[in-house]
Amino acid sequence: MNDTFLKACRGEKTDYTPIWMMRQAGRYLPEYQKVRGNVTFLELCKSPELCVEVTLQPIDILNMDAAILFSDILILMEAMGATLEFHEGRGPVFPKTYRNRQEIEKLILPDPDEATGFVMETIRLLRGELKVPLIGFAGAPFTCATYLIEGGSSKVFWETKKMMFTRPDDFHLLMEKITDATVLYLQAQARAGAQALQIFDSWAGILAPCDFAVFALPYVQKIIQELQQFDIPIIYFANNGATLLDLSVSSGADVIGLDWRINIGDAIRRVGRKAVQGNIDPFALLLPKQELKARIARLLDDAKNAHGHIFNLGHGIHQFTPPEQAKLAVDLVHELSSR
Ligand SMILES: Cc1c2[nH]c(c1CCC(=O)O)Cc1[nH]c(c(CCC(=O)O)c1C)Cc1[nH]c(c(CCC(=O)O)c1C)Cc1[nH]c(c(C)c1CCC(=O)O)C2
Repeated sequence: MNDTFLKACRGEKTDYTPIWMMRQAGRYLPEYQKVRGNVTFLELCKSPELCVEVTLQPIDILNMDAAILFSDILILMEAMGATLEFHEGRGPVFPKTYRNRQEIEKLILPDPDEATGFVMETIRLLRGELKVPLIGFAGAPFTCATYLIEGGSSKVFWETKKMMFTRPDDFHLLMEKITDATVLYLQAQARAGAQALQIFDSWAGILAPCDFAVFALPYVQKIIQELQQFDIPIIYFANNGATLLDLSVSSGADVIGLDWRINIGDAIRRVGRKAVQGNIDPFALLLPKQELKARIARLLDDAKNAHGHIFNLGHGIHQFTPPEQAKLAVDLVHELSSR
């Protein structure tokens, strides 16, 4: 059993710096494309055997130090009663949006073992196969809310901010509902065998710190509080979150995920005695070997005073990344950090 990742999460000394990559199971791997060729994305998410297969791919092919459950943050929104579709080339779509009290009140609090039993089954099956730790996950309530309010991905988040600023009570009700469902969902993942849990806040960075503190952070804090009983590391990743770093530290997470826009050494000085995860620019994987090596060496050096460092990308791996380059990065991190 390789528990290097879990040790780094707890701030313990490790023989080398562990690495995994956000969205490490996915379209950049021909092996994933092959599985995905026969089913839709949602069918894939609901087939435990196939989820196990694609979760294991980056571990076997790229030698990652942690596995992340194959699923999607929006699966829970569907379980709450929202209609979820994935459109080729456009990403997630919610044809029915949640913008007023009447609509929000229709969302249900699902029993995670019933409504998302396929996720829990995937976790149980994976634990029988894996020799590295398994990370479970959910979206942060703010990020999930943007999808329900906008009806999919957005660039300006007009409807989200309109609701926040003109009908804050409705907005808070939606956040409470997602938070309650997320607590049960992550607790069920921990019971099924997840050894760490990551909360993805992909859109937190669109908020001013004062609004993040009121409309997003308290719900992340609530979720993390309700997970303390399981005694497993919690990772909070606020994308584009450099300006929210001090607030993110107060989330209560054990590990702070960093996007690439901040120098990791500066971030480490600000987070104090907490582990950090990150943070090479996903596109830097395209660098020629010597330059990639130099950049990884510099990042490892900048992170040398961390109270635990898990190497990762600053956001998900891009679908057109050559797998050989991802493999090169994994090998370089292992080689350059060996102590
Ligand atoms: C915002 C968000 C979503 N999903 C997720 C986030 C947070 C992380 C982030 O900011 O990227 C999280 C996610 N989505 C997926 C995983 C699997 C585990 C992993 O390997 O990290 C995880 C952890 C699979 C996926 N989720 C999706 C795919 C591609 C689906 C396909 O095979 O066509 C995968 C492998 C689809 C998805 N799902 C989502 C979007 C916006 C899209 C479309 C964009 C895209 O195509 O990359 C919602």
